[in-house]
Amino acid sequence: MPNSPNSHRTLTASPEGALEVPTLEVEVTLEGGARVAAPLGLTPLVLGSSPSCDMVLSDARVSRKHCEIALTERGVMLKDLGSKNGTQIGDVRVVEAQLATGQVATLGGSLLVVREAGAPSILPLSTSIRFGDVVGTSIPMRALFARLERAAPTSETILLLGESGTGKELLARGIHEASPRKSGPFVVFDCGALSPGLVEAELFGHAKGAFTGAHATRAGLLEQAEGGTLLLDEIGELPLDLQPKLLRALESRQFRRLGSGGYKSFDARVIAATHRDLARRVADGSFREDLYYRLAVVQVNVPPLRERREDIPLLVERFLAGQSPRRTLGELPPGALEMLRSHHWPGNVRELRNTVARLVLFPDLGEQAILRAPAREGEAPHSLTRLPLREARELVVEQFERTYLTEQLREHGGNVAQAAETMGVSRQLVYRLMERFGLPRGN
Ligand SMILES: Nc1ncnc2c1ncn2[C@@H]1O[C@H](COP(=O)(O)OP(=O)(O)OP(=O)(O)O)[C@@H](O)[C@H]1O
Repeated sequence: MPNSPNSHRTLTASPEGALEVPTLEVEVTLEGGARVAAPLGLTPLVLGSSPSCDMVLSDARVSRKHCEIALTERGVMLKDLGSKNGTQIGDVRVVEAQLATGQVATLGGSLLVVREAGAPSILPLSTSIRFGDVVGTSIPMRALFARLERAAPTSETILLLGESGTGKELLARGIHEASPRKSGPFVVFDCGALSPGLVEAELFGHAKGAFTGAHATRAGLLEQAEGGTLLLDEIGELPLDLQPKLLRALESRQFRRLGSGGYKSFDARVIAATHRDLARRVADGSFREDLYYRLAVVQVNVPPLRERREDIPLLVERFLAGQSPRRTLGELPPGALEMLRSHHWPGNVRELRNTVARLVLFPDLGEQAILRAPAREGEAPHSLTRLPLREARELVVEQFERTYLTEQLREHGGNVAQAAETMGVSRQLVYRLMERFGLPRGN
């Protein structure tokens, strides 16, 4: 497609609920003449000199996280991320500005341009802003809902990928509820929560005497999910030696209890979820490629909350409405919504939900609520009765887990393997909890 210079390319939704997405490419010419290019889709790209950026620019005058470029309903938006030397369009230093295709922006000594790289594609969008209990108004979430609306009623395996707290488990529940299996059980298995030796028996069950302590025959979770849905959460943690067994079970719809001779049929739909980059695990040999392709018949990427800030007001409204008594956006302390909108949300929607609960309990905490300040002593148990049970329970559990984990790690001098052993859980779970509570690794 010819490049019409300086034209604005936007995301445009048709009344029928489809979105026309232009095919764009970001090209950066570095000072020495070398070029770096990347496609610009619905996910914003962060550019900078840090290896964690989506486009890594080796330019001494480019900051570690220099700027972000995003395709939006307003056009292609270029946003400076507080860089030292600034982002310019022409001679103007910009904080956030629209960038037309063909227009040149300067970052340090590098020149950035967005070009059209092909014909636009059509992306179906859901006309609904919810799927099960998951809500979202943003384009990526409505595109995700549209895909799940089509996939849910089938028996296909679905792979949900996304950071912790993005709503994968809630989506899996929504898929189950929107399927013909909704009257059957919905069973969740966290593949990373048990030590590797116990996973097989938990998943496939065991015969009497299969191992020391197996006093009776026991059905595994695959059987318990009969007629319903089994969510294999944190599938990236499934021990390598079990992966062929799961693959065989999924392909033949049969499995064998540990220590038993015969195969049994099962009828459960399997959904898998992980916060890991599973393709990278395949590449480094820690996840089997054949199992990956078997699970990823339908693969859905759940975007992190910071990439869909448009969802924040609706989510906050929903979490406030769930309080007792019911609250509304207008009751938040002044400036709170803006503060919530601009936070980075490493813990995603889970963190937002807990923050809203803290803001309601302790309105004077302000920014402290976002900084995950633990509730002040003596105040919590009494005030918690103002929250719905589920949220009150999660806040208490979170506080307990954080204290418990900190104490265990302290007792074992920061040795994760030893702490995990005493806690009776896998090392991966300890690492995940450390990540969730912002506890630094290696101390
Ligand atoms: N889009 C959403 N709408 C409403 N609530 C949400 C949404 N996404 C997440 N939540 C809330 O956040 C909580 C955490 O979500 P969930 O457990 O589904 O995340 P997850 O991606 O499975 O996390 P993990 O990988 O840590 O298991 C949910 O219990 C729910 O309260």
